[in-house]
Amino acid sequence: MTDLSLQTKLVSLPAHKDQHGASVPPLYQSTTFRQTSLDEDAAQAYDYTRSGNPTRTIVQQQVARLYGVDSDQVFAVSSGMTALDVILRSLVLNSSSGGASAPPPTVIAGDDLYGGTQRLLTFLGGRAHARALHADTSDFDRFVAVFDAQPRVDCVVLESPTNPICKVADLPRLTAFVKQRNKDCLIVVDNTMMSGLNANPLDFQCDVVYESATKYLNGHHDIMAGVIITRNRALAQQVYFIVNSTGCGLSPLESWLLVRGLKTLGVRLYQQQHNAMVLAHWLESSCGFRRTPQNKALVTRYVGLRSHPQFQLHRSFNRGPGAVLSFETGSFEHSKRLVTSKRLRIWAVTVSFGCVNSLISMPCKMSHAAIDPKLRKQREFPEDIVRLCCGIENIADLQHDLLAAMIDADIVECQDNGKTIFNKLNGLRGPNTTGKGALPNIYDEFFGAHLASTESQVVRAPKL
Ligand SMILES: Cc1ncc(COP(=O)(O)O)c(C=O)c1O
Ligand SMILES: N[C@@H](CCSC[C@H](N)C(=O)O)C(=O)O
Repeated sequence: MTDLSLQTKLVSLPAHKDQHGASVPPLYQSTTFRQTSLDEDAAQAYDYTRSGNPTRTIVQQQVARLYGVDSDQVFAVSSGMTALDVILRSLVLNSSSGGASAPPPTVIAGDDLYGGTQRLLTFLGGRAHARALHADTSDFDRFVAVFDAQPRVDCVVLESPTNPICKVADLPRLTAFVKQRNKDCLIVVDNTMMSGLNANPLDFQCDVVYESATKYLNGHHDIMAGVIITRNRALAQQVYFIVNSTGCGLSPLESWLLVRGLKTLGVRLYQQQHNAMVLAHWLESSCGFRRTPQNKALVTRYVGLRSHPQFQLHRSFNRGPGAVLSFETGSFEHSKRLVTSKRLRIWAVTVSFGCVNSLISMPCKMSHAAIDPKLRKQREFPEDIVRLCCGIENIADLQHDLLAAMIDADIVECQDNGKTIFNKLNGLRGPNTTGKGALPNIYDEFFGAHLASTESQVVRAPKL
């Protein structure tokens, strides 16, 4: 029998022991577990929730199924940043085992990272716990140049696509290069923007993946959580040691909610990506945020768009584009007026992404404010960039809401009795295709491809 699909595995939990046969595994909201023997050979699975808890075990089992590893290779922790902190602590632990005089480990990370990741790496660098360098990971040759200029690289932290610029790092090629240069270099991938449903970096030579489960995995913005997944058994033991020693394991209630969130990951992500595809095409073709010889800057950035310079590369190792997109207005003031417009009824001005609700933000003032403005400028991070994180609402409602706010912010106007949308900032126009009329092309492209891949998996019913 063929293996079950990921979506099915996430909905149907493995059998669990419960005296009443509860369909949903119970929440073990207990710190301690009674011990029936003091004999070491009869050690029980649980004694104290910092060390382990049955509800946390269930969520770890589910994430293990998502990534195709054993459940003792997965750790659920209190946030995405905690996940990275634990991984980096293991690196620092290993390097200090070389003695007090051992140099701090050298880490190469992207130069377009989530603001909190940048902050943590800068913090470690400032205390000489690690030497963090940055490279444009979407440019293979530049990355190689930075890597080869170091006497030794101990760790590489990768993220693709980046949040919110949507730059793609060629993860299979980069990981193969790094391992060929130094098989002991720890390769870490932040898979938050994709989730395990869209990409599994463990399939190429990455050592450890983490996700902010606060985002897609949970999907409802009611918990903070992180997950760490590795195939490397020695690293798994170290991670367990750090989680148990520091007490950063995910709490029982959060674990229980994450198990529930994971059940609907498949349908949520599907609808969120559908909305993002429609919206990105609409912003590009109808609202004038598209590349032309005259307009190279005010474009829609989304890895699901054919016009994205790395569209094919992204598709080559991911199963979907995710639901985060961005665009620039060319003016900080216009972007601010859009994001703060009173006409927004559905799009909430909120950080984070991966939630069932649609969110709009200005990263330079919100999620990426932790990056020094001088560094943002040096890295050409646009101050006027607007990020859209699509939820599961009706797509026509989302378009109408955004259009009303864009008109209110003086970015676009409707012309020809509403038939055309004119972009006042770059002079481009397109047909007003909000509502049902906007959908056919996208449906062909998106669902066409999806159905084709589903059909290729269809097998004959077994003879009973
Ligand atoms: C790409 C990415 N990685 C990691 C994190 C950190 O996750 P958390 O907020 O759960 O600590 C975030 C957002 O916060 C993020 O956007
Ligand atoms: N004030 C927070 C900002 C969190 S940003 C959350 C998320 N990663 C996003 O991209 O929106 C902080 O200082 O970390």
